[in-house]
Amino acid sequence: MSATGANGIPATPGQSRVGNTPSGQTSTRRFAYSRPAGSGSGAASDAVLVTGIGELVTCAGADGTIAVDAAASVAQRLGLLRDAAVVVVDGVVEWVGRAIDAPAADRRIDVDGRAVVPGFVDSHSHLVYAGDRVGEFSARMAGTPYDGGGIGVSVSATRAASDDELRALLQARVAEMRALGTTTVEIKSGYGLSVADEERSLRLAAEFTDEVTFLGAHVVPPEARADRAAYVDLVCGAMLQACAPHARWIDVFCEPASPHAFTEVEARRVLVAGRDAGLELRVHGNQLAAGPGVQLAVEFGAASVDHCTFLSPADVEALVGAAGTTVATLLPGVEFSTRSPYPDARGLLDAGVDVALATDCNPGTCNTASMPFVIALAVREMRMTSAEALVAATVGGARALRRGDIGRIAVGGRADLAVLEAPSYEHLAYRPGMPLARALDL
Ligand SMILES: N=CN[C@@H](CCC(=O)O)C(=O)O
Ligand SMILES: [Zn+2]
Repeated sequence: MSATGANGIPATPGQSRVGNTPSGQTSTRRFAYSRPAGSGSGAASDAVLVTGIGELVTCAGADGTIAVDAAASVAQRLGLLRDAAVVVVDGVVEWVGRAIDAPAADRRIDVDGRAVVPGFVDSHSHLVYAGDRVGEFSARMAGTPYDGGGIGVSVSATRAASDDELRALLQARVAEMRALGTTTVEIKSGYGLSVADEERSLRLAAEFTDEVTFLGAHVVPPEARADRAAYVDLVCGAMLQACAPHARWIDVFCEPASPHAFTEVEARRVLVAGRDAGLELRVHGNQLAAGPGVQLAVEFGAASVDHCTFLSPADVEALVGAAGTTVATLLPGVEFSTRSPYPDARGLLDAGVDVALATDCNPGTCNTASMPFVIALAVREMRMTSAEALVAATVGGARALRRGDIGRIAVGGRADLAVLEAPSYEHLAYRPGMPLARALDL
C-alpha cells in the first residue's frame, strides 16, 4: 500500500480514509517542490521524486481495453514512457514526464532502470477466512469436481477463529498481495454466514480496505439447508441490516448448477434488498455452467459479474450492451486450480466487452494472491496480449470497482505504483512465477 493508505491496501490496519479523486492528464510543466518555509515537519507536504524509471506504463490512454494493434499504437494506448519520472505529493501524483525534465522534490527514489506500472487492482478476493482446504484441492486434482460444498468447511473454521486470529490472517494476506504489486483489494465476507459472523468479517475487512463486499449469499450454510427460503430471508433482513454499515458492495453466488449456491429467483431477492439498503451490486455468475448470473448482473446494472466461464452468445451480447456499466471480471486462477476450461477472454475483448482480471484469492477455488500469476495465465491460457492483461489488471479492476482514482498513473490520481524487477511490463507473463512485482513504498 502506498504510504497514504486506506483505499488500497494499508501497511497496517486502521489508517485514515481517502476519498476518490478524478484522474488528470499527464503533465509536462516544470517546477520545483519543496516544503513550505517554517512549516512544522508534521504539517509539511512530502514531495517524492520517483526517477530512473526505464519504462513507465501509465495506462493513461487505456479506456478499459487495449486493442490488438501495431506495437506503436499499443505503446501509445498504454501511455508508455521511457526514462521517466513521477512526482508524488502526499500520496497523489503531481507530475509525470521525462526524467530529465523532472522538478526537484524533498525526497528521491531511483528505481535504477526498472519498469514501473500502476499498482494492481485486485477487484475480487475472499480474504476473511481461517483454515485451509488443501485436501479438497488434492481430491480435485485426482478428479473430484468443484461444486461449492467445501465452503462449509471454511465457514466452520472461520466461525471458530477469534477476531485477533482473523485480523492476523487478513494482515498477512494483504501483505502478500502488496509484496506482489497489488495496491487496492476488494475483500468479501462469505465464510461467516450468520448475522454475527458476517458482521464481524466485514468489520475486520474494513480495517484493510474501503472495497468491502457483503456476501452473506455465498452458499446456504449447513444448518440452514432444511429451509433455504428462511436463509434468504435472513440475508435480506437482519444480516443485511447488520452488515450494510461496513460494506460498499453486495454480492451473490448465483449458480443454479450448484446445490449450495443461489437460484435466479433467490439472487434477485438479494440484489433488490442490497440495492434498497444502499449497497452497490456485484454478482458471481456462470462459473460452473451457463446460467442466469450474467443476465441478472446486466439487468441490475451491477458493476461487475465475476467468473464468466460458461457464457452463451446471449450473455456475450448482454455484456457488450452493458459496456461502460458492467465489467466481466475473469478469474483464471480459478480455472487453473479447479482444472476447468478458461473463459473466452479473446472473444469477450474482440466483441467489445469491458474485461477485468482478479485473483479471487480464497481457500477453495484459487489460493493465490498473485496478480502477476493471473496476468501470466491470461496471456498463456486466454490469449490476451500482455498489454491487454496489464490493463485488465489495473484499469479494468478500477472500473469493476467504479474508481477513477486508481489503476492509472495520472496527475490527480492516487500514487499507487508497482515496480518490476524487469525492464518491461511484458516480463510479467514472460517470466511466470517469478517475484517480479512489488508495490512501491513512498
Ligand atoms: N464460487 C464462489 N466463491 C468462491 C469460492 C469459494 C470457496 O470455494 O471457498 C469463488 O469465487 O470461486
Ligand atoms: Zn469469488
